[in-house]
Amino acid sequence: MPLNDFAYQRCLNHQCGYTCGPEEARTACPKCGDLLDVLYDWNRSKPPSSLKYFEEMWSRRNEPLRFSGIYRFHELLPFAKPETVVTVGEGQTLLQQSDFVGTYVGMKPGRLYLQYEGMNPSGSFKDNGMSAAFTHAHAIGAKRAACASTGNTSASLAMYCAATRLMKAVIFIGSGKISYGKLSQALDYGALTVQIAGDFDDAMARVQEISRDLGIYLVNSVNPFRLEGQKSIMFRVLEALRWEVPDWIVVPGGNLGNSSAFGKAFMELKELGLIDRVPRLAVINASGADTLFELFEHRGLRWNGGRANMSIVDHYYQELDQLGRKASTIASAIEINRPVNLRKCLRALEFCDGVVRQVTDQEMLDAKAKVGAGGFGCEPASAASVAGARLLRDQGIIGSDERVVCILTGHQLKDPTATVAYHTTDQEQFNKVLGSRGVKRASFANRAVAVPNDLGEIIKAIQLYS
Ligand SMILES: Cc1ncc(COP(=O)(O)O)c(C=O)c1O
Repeated sequence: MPLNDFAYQRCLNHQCGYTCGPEEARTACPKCGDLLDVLYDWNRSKPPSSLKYFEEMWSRRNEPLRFSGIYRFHELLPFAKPETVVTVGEGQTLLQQSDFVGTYVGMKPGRLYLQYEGMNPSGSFKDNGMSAAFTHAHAIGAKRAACASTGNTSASLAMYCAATRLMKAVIFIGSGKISYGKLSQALDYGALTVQIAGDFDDAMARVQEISRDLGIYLVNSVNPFRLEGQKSIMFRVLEALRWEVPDWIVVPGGNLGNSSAFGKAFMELKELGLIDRVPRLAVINASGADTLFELFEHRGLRWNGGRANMSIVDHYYQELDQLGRKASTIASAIEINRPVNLRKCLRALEFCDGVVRQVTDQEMLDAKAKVGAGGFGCEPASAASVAGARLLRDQGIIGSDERVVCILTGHQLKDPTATVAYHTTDQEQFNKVLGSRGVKRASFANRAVAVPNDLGEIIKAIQLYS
């Protein structure tokens, strides 16, 4: 059996109490419909007694298991036997200090860090979770895997299928809702791409039905194994900070897989006595897709030790339907109104004394331009973390000398249309791509200089502008 029998799955709703073995492929509890968690009998799995143990694993990264930035921390997500994990070398990402971006956010020097997940093989943080879900899918003999996607999940799934030849990818996307960078990846990697006349929420609903009916393995983040891989983002942050816990983790919120995984990582590290305090968590929505913000900050929805009042959520979704309000933001990766991991995220917010904020497309694009000018580069959704940190700084919630980690979830080249429209001199192009989203100006645009094909004129322009 490729899976460890000290791993098991349990319903998030403790009153339900459903548990099953690691070999089950379920995206919801069959008894009550809640989400499932992957848990471990830590007494049997024997995790290390100090995080310093992982320093040796870094030095052994030429070995097949430790060559992955996820399985380097295998002991903290030990659902599969080491020799069975599927890896393409994902998770070799770095935490980097940026005083340039820190100044924009309002931090003192040395206090702002960017966790640059765009450096994953498919260009986004998704590879962390995909490697884990893929390992699980392969362990239980799946031959086809599916997802609904705003682009990055599909790019990641398609890449694992193409690189390993272990499964075929079937991906569902909403029409006109995916950036070219991401769509081009899925097509190039050879995934069967199904474009649905609808948005991400529609595609998500359909892919769940289809996976059930056709017995296809579902890799969206309702799959609890995905979140096991995504915990490793926090392990790498801690590793880079020499195992010191930062004050804040700031992360964009879409389907809320990352925030949920981060909370679970810290819950487990605390339970194992590997850390003695936890960071605060800030989840940042786009203002055009702000379900979590609305529910948490305005309507008082809380995890409340597992007794969250979900009728608040049902009521809110009914309102959205009545108003015909669809998610709408330039940050297509987080253009989601019905986040599937909502309950797990509430748990994370409670454990990490979290806050939720929303930022406009204008704020995201300006923050994105600063991230780019600082030498990193990210897609619009990722910049929500930097824009959100800035807002929390302005509100005095983040202190200027606290240590803040913003997660850059996806690479700059994922959405060149938004970037070029921001920096363009062509007003028509700006209006078409960004003006229609309520973006009024490109505060930090770096405009190309148009010159005649004449040596003297070119030299004049360089002297004028440089
Ligand atoms: C670049 C990027 N940022 C953020 C998110 C949102 O992450 P989550 O669904 O974990 O909240 C996504 C999800 O697709 C993404 O692709």
